[in-house]
Amino acid sequence: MGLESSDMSCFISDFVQKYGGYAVVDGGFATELERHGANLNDPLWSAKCLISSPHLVRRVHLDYLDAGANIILTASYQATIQGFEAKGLATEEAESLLRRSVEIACEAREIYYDNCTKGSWDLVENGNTTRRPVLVAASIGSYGAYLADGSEYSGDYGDAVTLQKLKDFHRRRLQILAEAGADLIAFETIPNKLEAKAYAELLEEEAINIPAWFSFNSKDGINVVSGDSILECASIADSCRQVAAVGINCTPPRFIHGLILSIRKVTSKPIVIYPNSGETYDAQLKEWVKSSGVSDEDFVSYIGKWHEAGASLFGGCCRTTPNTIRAISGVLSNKSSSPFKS
Ligand code: MET
Ligand SMILES: [Zn+2]
Repeated sequence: MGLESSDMSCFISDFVQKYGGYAVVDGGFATELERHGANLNDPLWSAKCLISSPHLVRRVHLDYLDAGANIILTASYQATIQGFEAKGLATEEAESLLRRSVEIACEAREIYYDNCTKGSWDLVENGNTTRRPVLVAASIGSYGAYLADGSEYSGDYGDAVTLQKLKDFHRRRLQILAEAGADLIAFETIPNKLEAKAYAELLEEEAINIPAWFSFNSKDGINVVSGDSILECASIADSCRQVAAVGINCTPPRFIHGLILSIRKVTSKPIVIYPNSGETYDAQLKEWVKSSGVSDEDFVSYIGKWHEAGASLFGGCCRTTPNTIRAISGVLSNKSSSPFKS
């Protein structure tokens, strides 16, 4: 079941408005899978668990729901038909794993709803206690994420990668995920303008009938990682009628405030923010360098400022955990009853 186009662009702003002026996104998915013992040193990264340990994927969704997330992202970030085929899977098997990523998130949501006791419901509406509903966002990582060579943090695909090539790469996965029962598509860690353009054109050409968000990453707080202007990137998202929110993920917390102000200059769509812990990723060593990370307390101390600057959806990306999300959720629910102040 799809939405009319006017409903699509307002889908997230309506949701946020209805449920207290904010929404809580989940945290680092791969990080939490690893904490449960998964070995993700693989070109498929977190998507490897869709093959080897779907129960763990469900567990991680539940961990984030229990922590207060009300938008959960599927394990499909690095799940691509091309990547699964490289592992020897047939095309049909690859496609069914993509669908499975959405089904598992929906199953976790059902389990969570079933387990909810009245006492844990946290929103009062018309005098009745209701719970904040959960949305399932089907994650789509960049072409660079599929390459697994660090180019999702450089945004440099070389001249051979054209708009057409990116569209062809993403087309089938987008079609499948859009029809698998998710509430929205989360295009994450978009490293350059070309890929944003490819997504916008695909949403239009394929007449995708669920809304999407575009989330970029930055390593200087001024531009997206490729050096392309955040203003131009966010403008592409703003012009696309199916895009219901624009934002930043997998970027150090210290860069976020300025990026929100820039995005606000070119769009009035809701802004989604889910930074990483501030640690940096060493693509050669394939590990995170701890030095510059922030504690959960420090991370959460930014939330008020980000909200004031115009963001309304908050979560975490790599190296954040259910504890980070629990802290974010706590701070937001305390503040939602009074005018929001930092
Ligand atoms: C490299 S960014 C990864 C985003 C994805 N949603 C995850 O948390 O695993
Ligand atoms: Zn990340």
